[in-house]
Formats: sequence, C-alpha cells, structure tokens
Amino acid sequence: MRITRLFVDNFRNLSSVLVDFNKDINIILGANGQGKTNLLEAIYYLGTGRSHRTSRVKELINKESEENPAVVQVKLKRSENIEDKLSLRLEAEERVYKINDDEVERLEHFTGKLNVVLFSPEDLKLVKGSPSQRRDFIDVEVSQVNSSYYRRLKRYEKILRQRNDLLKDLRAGRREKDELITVFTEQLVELGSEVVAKRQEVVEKLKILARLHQRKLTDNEENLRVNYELSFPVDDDESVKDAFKRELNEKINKEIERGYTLCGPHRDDLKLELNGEDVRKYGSQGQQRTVALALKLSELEFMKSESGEYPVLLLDDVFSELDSRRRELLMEFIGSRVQTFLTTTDRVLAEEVTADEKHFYKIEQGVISQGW
Ligand SMILES: Nc1ncnc2c1ncn2[C@@H]1O[C@H](COP(=O)(O)OP(=O)(O)OP(=O)(O)O)[C@@H](O)[C@H]1O
Repeated sequence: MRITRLFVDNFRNLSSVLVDFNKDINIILGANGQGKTNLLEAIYYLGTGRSHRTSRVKELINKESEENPAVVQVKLKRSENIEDKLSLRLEAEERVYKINDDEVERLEHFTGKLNVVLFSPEDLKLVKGSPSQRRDFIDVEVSQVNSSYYRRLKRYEKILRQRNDLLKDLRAGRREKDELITVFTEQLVELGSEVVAKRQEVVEKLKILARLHQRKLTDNEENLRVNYELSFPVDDDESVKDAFKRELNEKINKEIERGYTLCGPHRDDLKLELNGEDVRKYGSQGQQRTVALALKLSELEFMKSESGEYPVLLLDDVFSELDSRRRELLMEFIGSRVQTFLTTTDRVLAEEVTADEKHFYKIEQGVISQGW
C-alpha cells in the first residue's frame, strides 16, 4: 500500500500540511525539532490508533490552538489500484475515524486499513530494552492485521487492572476474600490463554523470517533463534490455559502479599539467541542492533503475508544509527517494494540513499516543501 497524499492540520507543530508523496522512497530532511517525527507520528497514529511517544491525546493537539481538533488524512492506493481516503479527527475527549467520508464506529474497524511499521532509534534498543518493549513489538504488529486480537488484549488488560485492584484491597484488608477473585482469575485465564495462543502463533512465523534476515544481514555468520517465553511453567501434558490457571491458584497468597498478578501474558517475553547464546546478555551492541533490524524486517514480511501487501515503512532518524553496510542491506530489502518515509538531519546521508525512485522534502518549523 502507498500513501499518495497526506494532509495534517493542528497536529503538534504541523498546520495545513498538504503533501503528495512518491510511491517508493520519501526522504524528509530537517534540523532538530522541526517536525520530522511529528509527521511520522501523525501517519503512525492514523495506522495504529496510538502514538509511539505518548498516551496523552492532548499532547498531539497544537498547544497554541487546543480548542481546535488535530486532523490527519491520507489518500491511500492499494494493490489493484483501489483508492481509499482515511481520516482522523482528534479532540481531547473524542476521536473520529472516517473511511471515504463514512464515520467508523469502532477503532478496530479502522486499524488494518493503513498498515505501518515504524523503526526509530528506540527500536534499536528492542533487544536490550524491557520485556514490555518486546511484547509491544508483537502486540502492535498483530493488532494491525487482526482486530479481534486487539479487542481481546484490551479486555485482558482491563480484567488484569480489576484483579490487581482487588489484590491490593485484599492486602490492605479493605475486603474479605470471596468468590470475586475466582471470577477474575477465570476471566484472566480465559482471555490470557487466547492472547498467548495468538502471540505464539505469530512468533512461530516471525522466527523463521527473523532467522533468514539475520543470516542475510551477517553474510550467513549468525543464527538467530526467537522464542516466546512464558512467565509460568507448562508441564509436558498440560495446556497453556491449565498451566496458567494452576500457577495463579498456587501463587494466590503471594499475589495478595504483593498486591498484583505475578504471571500471565503481561509478564511474558521474547527470548533471543544468537548462535546459542542470549543476545540480551552476551550480544555486542552491533549484534543487538542487527537483531533489532532483522526483527523489524520480519515484521514487514509478516504483515505482507497476513494482509497481502507490504505496509508503509516509517524510518525515523535510524539511518545515522546504522553502519553503511546495514544501511545498504536495508535499502536493498526495501527496493521498490515498500513505500518508505525516511527522516534525517544529515544531508550527506540522505544523498547517499540508493534508490531508483526517491523524492526529497524539507521541513522547517512544521512547514514541509518539496525539494531541498
Ligand atoms: N502539541 C504541540 N503543539 C505545538 N508544537 C509542538 C507540540 N508538540 C511538540 N511540538 C513541537 O514540535 C517540535 C518537535 O518536533 P519533532 O519531534 O518532530 O522534531 P524532529 O524534527 O523529529 O527533531 P529531532 O531531529 O530532534 O528528532 C518542537 O519544536 C516542539 O516544540
């Protein structure tokens, strides 16, 4: 899929921005603080219904014009020349999504229309970062191509919050232990085992792709193994659901003591091994970055295999963080297959980008113009 036109208004420092984009590589050059990330964030928000930088919608609205909504609109071209217009109006208390001028009632009916993969310097820390960063990596990816997964995950998170509140009340003696904890535990097990099953299914596909990419990126030197790591043990003849339930029941007194739920998909992780060794502990910084890149490229491939089309790729200032060999391999992969938005502060690096079709844009104080 390709974005042919973008309109952004009142979104952070971007006002009345209207740009036509190239179908392949779009290079956006600008000094620090001019609005490069804001532009990618606007596209990312339209695709995923969330920002990668904040959970507070208010921050996204131009602070000099807070009484007006932020607006993001794209014209999108899919394979077989199908065109769609997607739009989002963002107010402090309300979000309105439209597809071809028709309002969409639920976000889950909207996500999946514009698939995006964002790669920022933060993602280069995917390997070394916290388990929640790796869980997010899986969740954002799956949610875009599977709206029922997003719904289930949100319900799981809600029950988890309610169960944690109850555990805190029990710890503080504000409540007596009764059947409510059993009700919450059962709901948590039901939803949690569904979340785990989907994540495991995705990781099974992802691990094959990631292994191939890692080999390509390292001239066949490195074998990457990706595994989904549960936060509770599962016996040989046991299902994930039964094991999760057993563990919660066994740990209930400890959970009341601590005041929160000790295991479940909210504590799971991705295990990453290079040539048999834990990359998180033993990998060099360069190896960790290559693994992050391999995972991101796998994400692109995975989304293509699920939706039939490559998503739009947003490269936020990562070019300067990769060495020339990795930059070359990344561009080789992108080719003319993936529409890419690449931001940079570095004119020399931008000029080095190898692509048949590339367009240049300049951004200054939120104003974007074509050419340099
Ligand atoms: N809600 C808002 N309203 C108005 N301006 C905002 C808002 N939020 C952020 N900004 C402005 O946006 C600018 C930062 O933009 P952005 O993060 O896109 O920079 P950038 O071009 O990616 O820079 P860098 O290269 O440093 O990452 C800052 O000048 C900031 O003041």
